[in-house]
This record gives sequence, C-alpha cells and structure tokens, in this order.
Amino acid sequence: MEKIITVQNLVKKFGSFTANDNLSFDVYKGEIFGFLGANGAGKTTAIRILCGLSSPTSGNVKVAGFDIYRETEKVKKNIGYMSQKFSLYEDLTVAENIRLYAGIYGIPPKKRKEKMAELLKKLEMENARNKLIAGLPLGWKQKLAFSVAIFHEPKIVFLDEPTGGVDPVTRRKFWDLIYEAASNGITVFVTTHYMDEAEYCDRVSIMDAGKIEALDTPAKLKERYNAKNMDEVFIKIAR
Ligand SMILES: Nc1ncnc2c1ncn2[C@@H]1O[C@H](COP(=O)(O)OP(=O)(O)OP(=O)(O)O)[C@@H](O)[C@H]1O
Repeated sequence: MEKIITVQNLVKKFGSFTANDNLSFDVYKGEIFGFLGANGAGKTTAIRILCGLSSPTSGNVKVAGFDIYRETEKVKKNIGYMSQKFSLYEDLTVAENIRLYAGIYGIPPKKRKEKMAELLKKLEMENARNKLIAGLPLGWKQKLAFSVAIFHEPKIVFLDEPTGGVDPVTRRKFWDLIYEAASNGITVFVTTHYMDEAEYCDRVSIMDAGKIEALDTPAKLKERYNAKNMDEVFIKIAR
C-alpha cells in the first residue's frame, strides 16, 4: 500500500510541556484514518503540523510526498482542511463562500462555475445559494465546509472534529460525504470524539497525553482490548 503520510519521531514542545511525544505512524492512500484522543491529548497540535501550519520541535514528517519543513507550500496545495472553528465566512452567502475558496485554491474561473453548479446540486442547496451562511442549520454548514475543503480535489483532507454539535442522523449523512471522498481516492484524516464514528474508520490511532497508545483497525482494537465497542476501547486507553 502506498504511504501518503509518514510521521517519524514527531515531537512538539510548548516551553517545557510536550504536546506531541515522539509520534511515529503512516497513513495509506485512500484510507479513512481516525485520530482519536481525549481533550488535550495533542491531536490538533499534530494536525496543525501535518498541514504545515506549525513547525515541529523535531522529527520527520512527509505529507503527500513533501517534507513539511522544506516544502510547506507544496504540502498546502495538496491538502484540504476543515475544522469546527475555522471554516466558512458567516457574513457571506453560500455562493460567495464557494467562489472565495475556489479562488484561494486557484481553480480557473471557467471551471469554477461548472463545479459550483455541480456542488449546489449535489448538496441540494441550489435554493440557498444566495443565503447568508449565518442563517443556515449547522448540518448544512458542515456539509458545505467539507465540500469546499475538497473543492480543489486535494490528495488528503484533514478534518478536525468536523461533526461537533450535530445530531446522530446529520452526522451519519456527513459520513456519506466522507465515504464518497475516500472512494474518489482522497485520503481522509479525521479527529472525532464520537466513538460510533471511530467504527467507520479503516484504522484508528488513540492518543493519550501526547503519545499514540494504540493504532489498528477498529475490529483488531476491540479484539485486543476485549471490548464490545470502540467506546470501551477508548475508555481503557485514554484515562
Ligand atoms: N500554543 C500553545 N501553547 C502552549 N500550550 C499549548 C498550545 N497549543 C496547545 N497547547 C497544549 O497542548 C496540549 C494539546 O492540545 P491540543 O489542542 O493538541 O489537544 P487536542 O487533543 O486537540 O484536544 P481537543 O480534543 O480538546 O481539541 C494541551 O494541553 C494544550 O493546552
């Protein structure tokens, strides 16, 4: 299997505090990789490094074949990023947000129009194209935020708690979009606090206090920890 992310001995310190304590792992092309851990375990810190938004204290990290120290701009071109906190502009309309992201990602104007029409149709948001983001239900915002994060067809999309705060049905629908992206060859790197979502991942890593304590398929983790579900696995690992 082709590796699309390789992390070797990644350390990130904030002063004397170690937020990422010697992380080593690989992510394979097309995989849905779950990055789990309790609050403060160090997930966001690691994701920011993988996206080229922050420098590690030490370690080797390659994303989409590029070194995150030396080829940060190339990394950024090949990835999409969505977090609960940073996504759409609330005071712009749906269409304006799509246009903005298309511009940022350098999609040619001619292709932009066609892709926007396609996207609005797929999300069943054609009638909402001129509505402000602020007035949309959270589930719609999340679907749109995800869609613009992969609008430029990146190799990898990083999702930091993408489904926070929405109901189980909306979350399940959101995961249909994740599966679709993965089936189109986009590698999905996702953090979540919902253990039903951990079950949807191909492989899952579980962090505790800056370290990766376990990394395997949900089925193997359940077997190893003699657990009925991922909730039990998580509780046994993350104290
Ligand atoms: N800029 C910073 N300066 C100092 N400490 C930081 C900084 N950023 C993060 N930390 C600390 O590093 C630790 C890991 O934080 P991080 O946000 O990576 O955790 P997380 O696993 O993403 O948590 P959550 O699930 O709550 O988002 C926390 O203790 C946090 O306080």
